[in-house]
Parts: sequence; C-alpha cells; structure tokens
Amino acid sequence: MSATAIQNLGSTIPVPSVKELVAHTLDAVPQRYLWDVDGDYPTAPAFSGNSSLQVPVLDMAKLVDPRYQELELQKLHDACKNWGIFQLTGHEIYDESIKNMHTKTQKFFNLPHEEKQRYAQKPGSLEGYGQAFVISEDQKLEWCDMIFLKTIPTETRKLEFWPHNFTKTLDTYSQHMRKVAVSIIGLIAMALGTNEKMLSEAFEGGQYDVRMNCYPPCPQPEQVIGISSHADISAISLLTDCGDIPGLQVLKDGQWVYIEPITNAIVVNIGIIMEVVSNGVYKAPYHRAAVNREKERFSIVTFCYPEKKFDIKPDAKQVMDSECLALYKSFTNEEYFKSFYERIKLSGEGIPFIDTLNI
Ligand SMILES: O=C(O)CCC(=O)C(=O)O
Ligand SMILES: [Fe+2]
Repeated sequence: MSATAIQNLGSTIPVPSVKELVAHTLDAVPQRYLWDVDGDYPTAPAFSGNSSLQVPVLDMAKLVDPRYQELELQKLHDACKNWGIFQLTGHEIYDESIKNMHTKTQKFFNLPHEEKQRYAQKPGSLEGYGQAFVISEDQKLEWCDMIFLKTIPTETRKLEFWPHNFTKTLDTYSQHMRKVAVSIIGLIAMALGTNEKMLSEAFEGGQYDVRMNCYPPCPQPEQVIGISSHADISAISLLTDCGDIPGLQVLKDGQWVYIEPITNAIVVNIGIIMEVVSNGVYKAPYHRAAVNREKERFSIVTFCYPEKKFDIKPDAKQVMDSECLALYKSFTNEEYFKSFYERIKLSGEGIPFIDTLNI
C-alpha cells in the first residue's frame, strides 16, 4: 500500500459530537449509538482488574542492555506473536513531552463546540476534528470524538486543522514517538532475525499520523462502544492513555482483555503492515475501546508507517490476501474496508516488505 493510499483512506459524513450530545440532550442514549440492542453484539464488560490474562509488559532499558537482551528479545517476539500488543516501559521519552500533549488534548476537547469546529474535517478528508469512517446515514455510531492530524514528514502537515496552540507540543511529541518507533522496530527486526538497519531506516523516514480520542462518560456503557473492533492498518501504533482509566481492550483467545494503564508506559500495537512485513508471524490484533459511566477518557494514538521503498514478495501478498479478507469481513464499516482491501490487492506498488526476511 502506498503512502498515497493511506493518505486518501476516506472521508466521513458529519455526525453530532458525542460531547455535545452528553452536554445537551442525554436522558437516554440515541438508538444510533446502541450496538447491543438485541444482545448479540459482544458488550464491553466493565473493567474488573482481575482478568487471568495480562497483556505483556516490556522494559526498553532491558531490551537494549546486552546483559538481558537475548532473553528480552525472546519476550518481545512472544508478545508480538501471541498478543500483537504490549506495554513498553523504560523508554527514554521525557515525561514532560507526554504530559504536555495530554494536557493540550484534554483542553482541546473541553473547548466550546464552536471553537473546535474551526478545525472540523472537510468533505473528502479524514483530517481534522470530527468522527472517523462514518460512511452511511444508518450506520451505528461510536461513542467517541476525535481529531486526526498528519505530523511527519512535516510537508504532510495541514496546519489549518491544528489547534492553534498545538504546534510545538505536537511536533515534539511526534518526534519522540518516531524515536520510539525506530527503536522498537529495530528490536522487532532483531527478534525476527532480519535486517535491522534497513527496517529502522524505513521508519526514520516514515509517515506518522496522530489521532486523539475523547470518550465522554455514558449512561449505558454496556450497550455502546467507544471504538468498535478493528485492526490498525499502520505498521505499528503507539498509544498513550491520558489518565489511568481503562478502556482499551484486545481480543485474546476469544476473550476481550483490558489493557490496564501504567503511568508513562506506551502501548505498542502491531498493525497490518507489520503483519505483512513479518510474513504473518506477528498478528495485527483486534482491539476496541470501551467507555464507562463516570469518567471521561482520552487517548492519543500515533500510527507509524515505513517509507515507501520496498517491493512486495509474492508470499507476503498471500498472507495479506487471506488475512485481509478475514479482517474485512469482520469490520464494521465494510464499505470502507472493502475499498482499502481492493486497493491493496490492486496496487503491486509498495506494500513495504523486507526482501531479506527469512523466516
Ligand atoms: O483509545 C483507545 O484505547 C483505542 C484507540 C484506537 O484503537 C485507535 O484510535 O485506532
Ligand atoms: Fe486502533
């Protein structure tokens, strides 16, 4: 898939802001937000903190320390293979950069609606403030307001969508996330036994998009969904939670498992491109965001894409075809995902794949 394909992944029909809905009208949740009307949509259980399954936690300091590296790389490999998602602690990203970004994000969503509208999505584009992937008038809606921005390379930025006081903070945050992405991709390459330098370089010059999510409290949290089940189309995604409110869930062995926020940890999520790059050894996991009755939750996701410079290998394409079909079928917004899938199938051009990969 080319960077251009990623950039043009769709537009969205304007729908009401969830925050506005909560502020003005909310006696009962409107029908369009109720996913579990018949009890056949797997509802989000409230966080209980006592799941037997725990998402792996990896320590960057140990991953780069020669004394522990071999063992830690094995843990990384197992995490990517068996979960496709893990929490990363011990990274070198300054707390300040993450905190500043969290504060700005919360402030932005708490601005009056009219002010946020200055940065609203325009027809035909996903960038800006609004909702993602609403493609039909009768589609179920997610309990989430968001703002989506391209950050790296700088020439992809459309500053008219950037809230006016974001520039420095988001720039710093994105540079830091790129640093984490390059390091973690290098380690993933080592764990896969492939060319670390080539893969790291592809991310050094890669594309980085940021999505900030706001999930207002909901009086019927079991029947709505913040973000419905999906796999990310990035190579990896890096998520930071702006508080300690659990919401992100990953599907593991048929069970939805909460990722319990750890202060300053970064959640690393394998995306579909990495699934292809690894020839299907690593899986892009289904995940979703649950909401709760009491507290507003905010998250920031950085979608990381490699530079477009590798050719696809035939066997990688096969993995993509079968896996993508399965993904596509379970996707909520089928039309959107179908167009994505068709684009991948048709474009021989540039699904990044490392030729030296030998697994
Ligand atoms: O907010 C979350 O926990 C999940 C966000 C997510 O999956 C996304 O934006 O792709
Ligand atoms: Fe996601």
